[in-house]
Amino acid sequence: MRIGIIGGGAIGLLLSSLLGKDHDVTIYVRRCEQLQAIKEEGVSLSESNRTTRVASKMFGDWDRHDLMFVCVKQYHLDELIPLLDQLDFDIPLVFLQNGMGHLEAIDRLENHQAIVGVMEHGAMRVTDTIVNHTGKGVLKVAPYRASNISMYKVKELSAPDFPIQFMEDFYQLLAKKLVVNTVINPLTALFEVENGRIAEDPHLKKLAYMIGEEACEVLQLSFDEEWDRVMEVVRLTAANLSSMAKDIQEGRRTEVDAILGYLMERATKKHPNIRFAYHAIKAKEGQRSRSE
Ligand SMILES: NC(=O)C1=CN([C@@H]2O[C@H](COP(=O)(O)OP(=O)(O)OC[C@H]3O[C@@H](n4cnc5c(N)ncnc54)[C@H](OP(=O)(O)O)[C@@H]3O)[C@@H](O)[C@H]2O)C=CC1
Ligand SMILES: CC(C)(CO)C(=O)C(=O)O
Repeated sequence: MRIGIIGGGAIGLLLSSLLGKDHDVTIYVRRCEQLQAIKEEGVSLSESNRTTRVASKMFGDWDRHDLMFVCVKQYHLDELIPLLDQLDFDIPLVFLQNGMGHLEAIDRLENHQAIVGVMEHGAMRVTDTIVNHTGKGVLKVAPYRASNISMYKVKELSAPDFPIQFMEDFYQLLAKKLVVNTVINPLTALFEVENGRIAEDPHLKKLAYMIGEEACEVLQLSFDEEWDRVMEVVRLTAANLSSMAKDIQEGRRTEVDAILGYLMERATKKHPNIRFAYHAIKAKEGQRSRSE
């Protein structure tokens, strides 16, 4: 299959490496150095010696593909949407952003086939061509505005080293992941701890409970069910530093707007814990940029 991957970050490189073995993959990047590096070196996983040859092009210099994955952060989408709008409407676009802030951006592509996905893999970019596959998992996808033909194209990509699970309801898929990120990401970023501390420290666990309760109220999910899921993810990823904790540690912008910001916009009540966590993360982002 001819696959386009937009974004040469951790997830874009990981997908290129996993799918490039069996498919005709083109990765779209925004920097000439990365374009050149991928042309010369291909892409590879840091834990294996295998290099995968893929084509690379600049953002917007689109070829015709059967399917495209959008692997940029939610806050890059504003710039990308006008370029995506140039693509043929029948090319399915699979959006892999955390949170739910990207739905508003997808709505602006009203004629395109749109699928949303949750990557339950962990990935960290090591160089412009090498990625560390820190956690193996599944890709869960659901149609946002997509035909059976589009979903069928995604189904064809499922493979033993890249399993794909299909869900009917995009809202349930994204909302459940949003609760996990709302509870784990800000607390681990603020207290600079690995995910597992949330289960070990009774005070952090209490804070997690309070934020989780509010998130479920906003998203209209059953708190009892979601709390068990959150604690399961905490246990399964105990040794991980969450993506928000990593972003803060490395002085990068976080995805707090797509996660807590999204909930604040939808909250009908005050939900003080969500608001507190949102502003605390914003302050932490600012603190870092001021000290540079
Ligand atoms: N990493 C992970 O383990 C997981 C990530 N996700 C989600 O996947 C999405 C992508 O994450 P990830 O790959 O980790 O992110 P990265 O930060 O590693 O990569 C983002 C990519 O977007 C590019 N980009 C595009 N437009 C812009 C712009 N306007 N400004 C700056 N950069 C731009 C960056 O280019 P450049 O290289 O030039 O900076 C980079 O290649 C996120 O929404 C994340 O939440 C979900 C699950 C797991
Ligand atoms: C599941 C979790 C919390 C794993 O660290 C994650 O998605 C993230 O860090 O963004």
